[in-house]
Amino acid sequence: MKNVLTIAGSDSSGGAGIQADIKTFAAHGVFGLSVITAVTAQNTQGVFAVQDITPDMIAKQMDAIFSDIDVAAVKIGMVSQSDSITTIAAKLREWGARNIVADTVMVSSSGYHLLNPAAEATLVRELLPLAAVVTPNIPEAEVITGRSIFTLADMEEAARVIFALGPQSVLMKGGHLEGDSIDILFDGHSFVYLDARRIVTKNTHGTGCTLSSAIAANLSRGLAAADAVAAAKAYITGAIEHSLSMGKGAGPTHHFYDLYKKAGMRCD
Ligand SMILES: Nc1ncnc2c1ncn2[C@@H]1O[C@H](COP(=O)(O)OP(=O)(O)O)[C@@H](O)[C@H]1O
Ligand SMILES: Cc1ncc(COP(=O)(O)O)c(N)n1
Repeated sequence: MKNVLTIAGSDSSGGAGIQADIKTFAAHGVFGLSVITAVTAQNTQGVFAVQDITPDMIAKQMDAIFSDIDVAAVKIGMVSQSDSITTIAAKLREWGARNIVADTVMVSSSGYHLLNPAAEATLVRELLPLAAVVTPNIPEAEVITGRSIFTLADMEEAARVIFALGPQSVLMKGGHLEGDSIDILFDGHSFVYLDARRIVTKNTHGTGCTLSSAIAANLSRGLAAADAVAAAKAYITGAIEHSLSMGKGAGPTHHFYDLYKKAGMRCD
């Protein structure tokens, strides 16, 4: 079995962060490992507090894993501080980590700054050049490029600018635009459009986390980036389609609806 690592924050409500990542890995039949960068107190309505794990403890978690276990892919999610980001980048280089998917988590869908704005430049400088795939959403791409994004042409241009910052490919996610949920993959040569109809639901907590983890799981099994991303897009669309109305706010995506259905259980 392939081992896939998530380096991310814990979401106490289980919809995003480490918890979403591990569920996604399990649903893909890969073994999930975790390096926790922060503990958040959050639910479907918002994020209420964050306690960062020290860079030293992040480094120790990474050493414990990489010194012992073969890691076939890595997904990076929420990392809030500059010194944690530089520690993670240094350790990924030191251990020769492969198939790195960088999700440029900045602000939660509920509006909380999960990345200290003072650390944005560090994230771009340190993590983007290590990434096989980087997965900005529209607000994140606007921060990274300093340009507004309203159209598919703007998304293509942002993907070009972000590609120039060093990743092997850019998945520009279009979930925040009106209309269909179109993402664009750019590998420096061509644009691949990944088109899915918009699902009308408020339950989209953790969609970005789930998508990037699915890409990492697919890369770990040897899929090329374009195939890994296409399969992950199909996975997130199904997970949103079967998302759960849990709590009072934005509920989580559903990772095991196929298993539920096979077992004759309700999955809504
Ligand atoms: N309502 C929706 N219906 C279908 N796909 C969606 C919907 N919302 C988001 N997605 C898809 O989920 C993935 C992550 O979404 P996005 O909202 O762009 O990023 P983030 O979760 O990082 O804010 C993308 O593939 C996006 O196209
Ligand atoms: C620990 C953690 N990581 C990432 C997100 C982003 O997810 P979303 O954009 O759905 O709020 C989050 N809310 N919490």
